[in-house]
Amino acid sequence: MKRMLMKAGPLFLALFLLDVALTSFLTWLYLHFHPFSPLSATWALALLRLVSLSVVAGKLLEKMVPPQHVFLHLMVLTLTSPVCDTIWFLFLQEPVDLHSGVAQSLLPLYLVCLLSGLFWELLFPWHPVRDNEGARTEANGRRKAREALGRLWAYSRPDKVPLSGGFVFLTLAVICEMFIPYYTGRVIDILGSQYKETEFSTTISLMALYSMASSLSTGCRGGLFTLTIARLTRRLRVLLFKSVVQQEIGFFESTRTGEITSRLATDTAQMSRSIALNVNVFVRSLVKVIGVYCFMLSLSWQFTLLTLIDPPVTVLIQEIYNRYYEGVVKEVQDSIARSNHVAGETIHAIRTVRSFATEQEEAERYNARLLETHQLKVRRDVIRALYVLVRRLAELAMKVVMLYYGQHLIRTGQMTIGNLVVFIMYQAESGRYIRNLVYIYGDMLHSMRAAEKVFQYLDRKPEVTLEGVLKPQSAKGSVQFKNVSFSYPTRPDVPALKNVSFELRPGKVTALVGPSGGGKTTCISLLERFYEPQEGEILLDGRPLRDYDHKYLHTKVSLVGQEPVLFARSVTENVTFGLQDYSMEEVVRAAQEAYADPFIQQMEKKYLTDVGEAGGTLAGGQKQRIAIARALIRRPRLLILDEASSSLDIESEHKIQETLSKMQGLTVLVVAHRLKTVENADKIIVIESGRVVEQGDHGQLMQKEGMYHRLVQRHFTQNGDSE
Ligand SMILES: Nc1ncnc2c1ncn2[C@@H]1O[C@H](COP(=O)(O)OP(=O)(O)OP(=O)(O)O)[C@@H](O)[C@H]1O
Repeated sequence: MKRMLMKAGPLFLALFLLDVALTSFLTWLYLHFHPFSPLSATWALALLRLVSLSVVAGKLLEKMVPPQHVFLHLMVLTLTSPVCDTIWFLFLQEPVDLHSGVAQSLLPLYLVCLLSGLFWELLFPWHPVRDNEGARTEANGRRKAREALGRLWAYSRPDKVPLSGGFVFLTLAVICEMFIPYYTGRVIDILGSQYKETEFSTTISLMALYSMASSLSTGCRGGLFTLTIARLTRRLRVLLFKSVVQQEIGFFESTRTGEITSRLATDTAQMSRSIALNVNVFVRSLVKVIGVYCFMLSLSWQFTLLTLIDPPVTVLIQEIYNRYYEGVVKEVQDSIARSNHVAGETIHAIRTVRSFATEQEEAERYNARLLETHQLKVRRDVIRALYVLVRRLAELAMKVVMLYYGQHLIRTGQMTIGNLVVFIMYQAESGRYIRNLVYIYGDMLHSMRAAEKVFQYLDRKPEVTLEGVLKPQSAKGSVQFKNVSFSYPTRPDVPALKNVSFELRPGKVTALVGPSGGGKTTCISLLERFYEPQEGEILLDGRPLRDYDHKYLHTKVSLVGQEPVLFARSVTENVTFGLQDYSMEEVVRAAQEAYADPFIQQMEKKYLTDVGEAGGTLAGGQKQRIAIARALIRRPRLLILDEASSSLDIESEHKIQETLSKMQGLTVLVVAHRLKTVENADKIIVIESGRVVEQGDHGQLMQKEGMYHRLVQRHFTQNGDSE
């Protein structure tokens, strides 16, 4: 502030002296020549001062105060006097007196402006460069919000009938509502003057009629808008969900689940609400403000002019409040999300928490988050309370001014008591609706930001497309990796596979082995088309994988992953996951092949037993067997087993291997740490640090005494006699 005073003080003083000189000179000119009436002269003087001071002050204070603030202050400095003179002249018929001492009366005005300028600088320091950037971002945001609103209208098109109906009822309700204060005033006047029975009953009947029509229309409007919101939300959610599940796996790795679900649940609801609710409140408030001012003008134009002081004050208070309130509300929401995240994380990892006995620490962590939320909520409530206080004080001040002027009009016979009551009622309403207009504009922009986020997901084109169409009658199951290089989207600089080439021959079992982190699972992810290699190609029966139809490919190529994921559904539903046509015989046969039938038969409801959340009621080996059955029921040509037997006992593994070896022409790709499984494979491919380092059968690779030989040696040393 000191810096500001040092810099702006002398310039402000210079401006004041210039204004005093200018005002004295112009007043002297007027008093000598009297070219027009005193009222016109005070306006001419004010406008001349405004123009000349704007030019000078604009240059002097360019880099210190925002230009709009300079102009606002100059308007106060120059126009206060003519506005007051005009009000006194129009309403109280007091003559305007332009005298030579006008220039001296500028000092208090300048002091007020200086103090208010310092106050604003203290609260919201201004930085010219940042402000320009901020304004550009803001303008950009507004443009985007308008575009989003246009798109949202397009999505609402299927609901145009209920939506238009809603707007018709909305307009009807508002118009009818506006007549109610008018008839209230009429009743007061009838009761206050000579009472006429018929006039009184007509007025009361009309008032009742308008009230009923307004209530009925309000009900219909609410119903139609709620219906539209519900339908639009559902439509948007389905579209968004469809788009999200089409995205490549890399998208889910770089985007948090919470973010996706929040867009699905919160943002879609908020954006559909914005169309029906915000536009509804916006239109209602706009019609109301226009209507109310028409009524007020018809009652007394002077009084209406007086009430025009209110809108700028209301808008200013509301704007300041919105800015602070929105910011803190967002902080509260983020803080609640963080608290929920802490609680969710702890509950999700309850076994780890229990085994490390960190219950108390977790509770404290949660408490710290809740405390932060609480403090933010207190801040939010204080802002709200201050706003209500200031708003009420402004309303009170306005009422006092109106009553003061109203009694003057009543005493001079220019207005009836009823009309004054009507006026005060309309004025209160106009304030409420102006506030709504300002609030809704902000809220609409805010909702459109939610819409923008949703549109981002809706418009996102998956990097791995699912547009292949190839569906040959029969597939042989031969696979070729040709010079494949790949790095994960989350770590683009670290290659996971480097120039990898190998072949899986139809009907043969191939094993991928190698040290941990070598790239085995990555090969499988590429075969499943979770990712697209950056270089090279993967061919199935001589055609690139991306040419195949998505559903077809995943029927012919079946994967049993390291940690099979089951759904909280019945055994049958888990086995037949994604299949439309199947018979119970097929389900049982697949379960038998996967050696799952014996334990399923022991369960209370057999194939109808619910396996619980993520298959939680089953043992690891049982889950793996159901997952193998899920792969086998599709009769695939290529079966990928990624550590799929890691939780199986020797007997189950043996039985499954036996079944697989009986399946004619089935190509099998196994990733296994148990070298017994690998030993019998027709071909073994050794991958280390993303490169194929050896290929051949067990005997050949043992003879070579290379990487595979070392792995086998290490394995037997570690496991002793157990294998
Ligand atoms: N989703 C991922 N995002 C980024 N990097 C990954 C991802 N998955 C694996 N990697 C990295 O890619 C490399 C190869 O990993 P990969 O899982 O293919 O090895 P692996 O041979 O299957 O290992 P393991 O036998 O332990 O399962 C490793 O360096 C690993 O850190």
